[in-house]
Parts: sequence; C-alpha cells; structure tokens
Amino acid sequence: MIRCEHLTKVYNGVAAVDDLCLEIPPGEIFGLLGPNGAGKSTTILMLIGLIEPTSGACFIDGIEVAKNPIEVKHRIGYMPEDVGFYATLTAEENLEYSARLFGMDAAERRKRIPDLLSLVGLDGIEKQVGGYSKGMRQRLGLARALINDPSLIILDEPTANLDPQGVADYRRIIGETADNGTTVLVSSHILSEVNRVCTAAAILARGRLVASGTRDDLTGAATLDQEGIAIRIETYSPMPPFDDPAILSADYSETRQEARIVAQTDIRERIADRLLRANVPVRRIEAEQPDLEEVLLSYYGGEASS
Ligand SMILES: Nc1ncnc2c1ncn2[C@@H]1O[C@H](COP(=O)(O)OP(=O)(O)OP(=O)(O)O)[C@@H](O)[C@H]1O
Repeated sequence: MIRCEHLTKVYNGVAAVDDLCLEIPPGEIFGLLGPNGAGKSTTILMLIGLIEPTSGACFIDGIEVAKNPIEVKHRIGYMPEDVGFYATLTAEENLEYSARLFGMDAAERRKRIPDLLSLVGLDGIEKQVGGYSKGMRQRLGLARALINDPSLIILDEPTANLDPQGVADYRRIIGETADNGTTVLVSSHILSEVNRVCTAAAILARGRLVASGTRDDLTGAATLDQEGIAIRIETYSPMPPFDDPAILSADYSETRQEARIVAQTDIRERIADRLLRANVPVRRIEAEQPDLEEVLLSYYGGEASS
C-alpha cells in the first residue's frame, strides 16, 4: 500500500511535486498520469527513496520511506524508463547479480530466475544483453523489478519500447502480478495504455494532483464537469418527446427510434419509466462514458487555462 501525505519537493524555489496526498490500496494497478514536467518522476524517486521530500512524507506498507530507505527497497521493484544492465552478461546472469544484491540464497535464485525469464518470454536466450533490442531490455527490466517478490512495483513508462506482442505480454504480466496482491504503479503519458490496464489513476499537472480515483470516478466526474450527462436512447418503435426538467438538450433521429439527450443529472430511470408508460419497447439506454484520454485532456485543458 502506498500513502503520500502532503508530499512536496521544491527545486530552486519551484515545487516539482506540490502537497500531494494520495492513497493506493494493495493489488491496485494505478496509473500516474500527466504531461512532461508534471512531477511523475519526482514522485517516483521519492517513493523509492532516491530523493528526499522537501516536506511531507510517503509510506510503503506503513513504513516511512525517507526514514527507512533500505527496508523499503526490499519491498519495492522499480523499472526506470531507461533500464540499465551489464551489457556483457546474459539475462540470467544479470538477474543473478540483482538477486545476490537482495541477499537471495542459491536455492531461491535457481527457482526464481528461470520462472521470471519464462514469465517475460526471455527463457532460453543465451546472448549477452548488449545485443538486446530495446523491447527485450524492457522485458528484462520487468523481470528484474519482480526479482525480490516485491509488494509494490513501480514502472516508469513501461511500454515505451515494446512491440505489440511485448505490450500484450506486459499487460498479462502486470495483470497476473496484481492478482497475486502486488500493487502496481505505472507512470505514463501514453493514455490509451493506462486506459487499458489501470484500475485507478491520479492525474498530475504542474506538480499538483488534479484528480484521482477509479476509472469510473474519473470518467464520471468528467462527464458531470462538462455540460451534463449525455444519454443515448434506442427504441424499437418511435419514442415520445421527453419533457423532464433536467434535460438540457435533446436530439432525435428522423425515425424517433434513436435519441441523444444531455441532462443535468442521470435521469436514465425516469426515461425508462416514461418509455414504459408510453408502451415503447426499449433497445438500450446508456450514459456515454468518455474514455480516460478525453478525461485527461479535459483536466489538462482546465489546468492550462487556470
Ligand atoms: N533535479 C532537478 N533539479 C531541478 N529541477 C528539477 C529536477 N528534477 C525535476 N525538476 C523539475 O521538476 C518538474 C517535474 O519534473 P518531473 O521529471 O518529475 O516530471 P515528469 O512528470 O516525470 O515529466 P517527464 O515525463 O518529462 O519525465 C519539472 O519542471 C522539472 O524541470
């Protein structure tokens, strides 16, 4: 579990991370979203204990990172954007090296390393890592982030160099990892990626948290923030006009078997009721959900104009 309490980092009088309060429950696949310079990397570096906060604190499994950096390192797996390995060693040898740093004994290493190589699809590859493609290095980075069986893995732009098969594998791996109770924190500005894998997200802009919550929370908030809730209605016979006072606008198709209504609140039940009373069979009544990308753009837009 991750908790940030008023986490702040100031560089040269400017807050790179500004009073960030956040709680991420175990087993969540959590997206840290924001444009370049939003403060994602600075937040991550504080979470893994590589830099100290100017004020505030962050906790991993209840342990304050800045005060117990070594203990916290044993609970975290971290994959930076540019993964670095020993170029003249094989994948197995690189993992062996990392496992020894974590103090894993020979029996543990013999079991864990082949399992991880197979998980990321690098088993049976004997060549030195210097000859790897970027995508292969990223797969190995994921294996290394998992070497110490961490309770939290932090992945910085994890799919930047992956081909479609690599992205599909990555999704499967982090899905399985989260199912096993490991919390996954993914920093990215590739929204479609976060949209697909994350169960919840925080949106940062200029160091500040502008929104956080589950995908439904975020998309719901955005729907309400705009002019209202858009509802699509389809029926099997022509529908009557709706006169609900919450309706802001209504567009009907020529056949009157389709309509798009924008209302101040979610009036789907009232619409269903009205159709039932008019004996009009309903095909579907759905609220339009913007995807996370639209949501994010709406938050960035607000931030840019503020
Ligand atoms: N060591 C540093 N010294 C001074 N300023 C810094 C330092 N590290 C980061 N910053 C500044 O803090 C702000 C946040 O940077 P950060 O790298 O955390 O953003 P980011 O969201 O990770 O962006 P990116 O996706 O580009 O890495 C930026 O304005 C950056 O210039």
